This record gives sequence, C-alpha cells and structure tokens, in this order.
Amino acid sequence: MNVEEMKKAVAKEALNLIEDEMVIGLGTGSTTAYFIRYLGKLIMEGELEEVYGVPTSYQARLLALEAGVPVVSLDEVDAIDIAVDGADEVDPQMNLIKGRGAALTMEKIIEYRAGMFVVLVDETKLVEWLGQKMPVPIEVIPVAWRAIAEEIEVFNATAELRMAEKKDGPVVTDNGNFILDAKFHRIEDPLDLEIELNNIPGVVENGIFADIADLVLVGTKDGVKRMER
Ligand SMILES: O=C[C@H](O)[C@H](O)[C@H](O)COP(=O)(O)O
Repeated sequence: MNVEEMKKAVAKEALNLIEDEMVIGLGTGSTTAYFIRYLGKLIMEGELEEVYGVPTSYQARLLALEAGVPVVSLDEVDAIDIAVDGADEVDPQMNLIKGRGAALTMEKIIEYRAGMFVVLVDETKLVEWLGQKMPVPIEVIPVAWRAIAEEIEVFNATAELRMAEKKDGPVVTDNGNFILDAKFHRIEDPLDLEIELNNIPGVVENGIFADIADLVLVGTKDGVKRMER
C-alpha cells in the first residue's frame, strides 16, 4: 500500500463515524480531501441526509462545494458534532503539528469546538517527538513577523517567513496574515510551548495542537491503525 492508498483508507474509515444530521468540521490538505470527496458521494447518493460541513479553509470550502457537501459557516451553527482533518506530525501522545497548508488558525478554532476531533494520517506522519521532522507553523500579524521571529529565538529555535511559490512575496493566509515556520530541536512539552507561543504579541495562532485529538486513524502497510485518548 503506497501513501496515497493509506490516505484513501483512513478517509474511508472516517466515513463510518458520520451519521445523518451531523455538522462536520472539514479539514484542509490532501488526506482530508479524500474524505470530503467520499462524503460528498454518499450525500449525492442519498446515503447520508441533512449533513453540513464547516470548512477550515478556502480549499476545504471549494472541495466541499465541488463534491456536493452543503457548506455552512462557523457562526451559523450551534455546535460541531465531529471534525475530520489531517496532520503533519503525530507523536505517541497524539499531540500534533499542523499548518503545512497555512490553515492552522481556522482548523484549531473548529477542531477545538467539535464534540470529537478525528485525525487522518498516513504512517509517515508518526514521530517520536514533535518537531522531529517538521517546523511549527505560526500565523502572525504581517507587520510583526520580524519582531516575532526574533522573539522565537529565545526558545532556541529559528523562524523563517514562509514565501509563496506561485505568487511573489510571502504566503498570505485565508485570514490575511503571514506564516513563520519555526524549527525547534525537540519539543519536550507541546502544551506548554503551544501556550507560550500564543502569548507572544502578534501571534494569531500556532500549529501545535496539544491534547485536542480524540482519535487518530493511521494508514499503514498493514491497514488502518487507531490511536485513541
Ligand atoms: O494547514 C494544513 C493542515 O494542517 C493539513 O491538515 C496538514 O498540513 C496535513 O495535510 P496533508 O493531509 O496534505 O498531509
């Protein structure tokens, strides 16, 4: 089973958690894209009714509209039953790094609010400790990026402004902000660092998602494995 097949397998497994009349937080990225497409197919075939998606990004919104998933915004719903999203790293305690796709702020808002947060990853995302492979994306107020990057050096980390590939200049998030990618040597206490980073003036949100995932579905060569809190 290759990585794409692992992503499809966990996306299909997540569908077993979806019921009629659910409000679903729709994550961002390539793994959740499979979930959104499969969800839309079930809705279009009448297998699921009265299901609504709350997108975490423009990417999720466009995918949902294309797939036939009815879309509502966060301020239109009283509650979110379940949120389904990918991750860039998962440690043994189910702490996450997210934000490679610059969607971390709305993702955390929606996933924090959801009754259940389900993470979909392939086995390459598993790490022994957070920060082992990926930097921590940090969404910042644009004009403050340099001041914050200097602040982050205090944490014995280096922060780089994320530059766009198909646009001149920096990546601009769905919320109109910049992203710093902060490389830490080893994150010993994810929850503590998540709180400390958000205390830096000008930081909007950071990509450490500590103690928030309820279930992680891991696509492996031997099938889908589950990590549960
Ligand atoms: O900002 C992007 C999100 O945090 C994604 O959920 C994360 O980067 C995982 O994306 P993918 O499933 O494409 O690896």
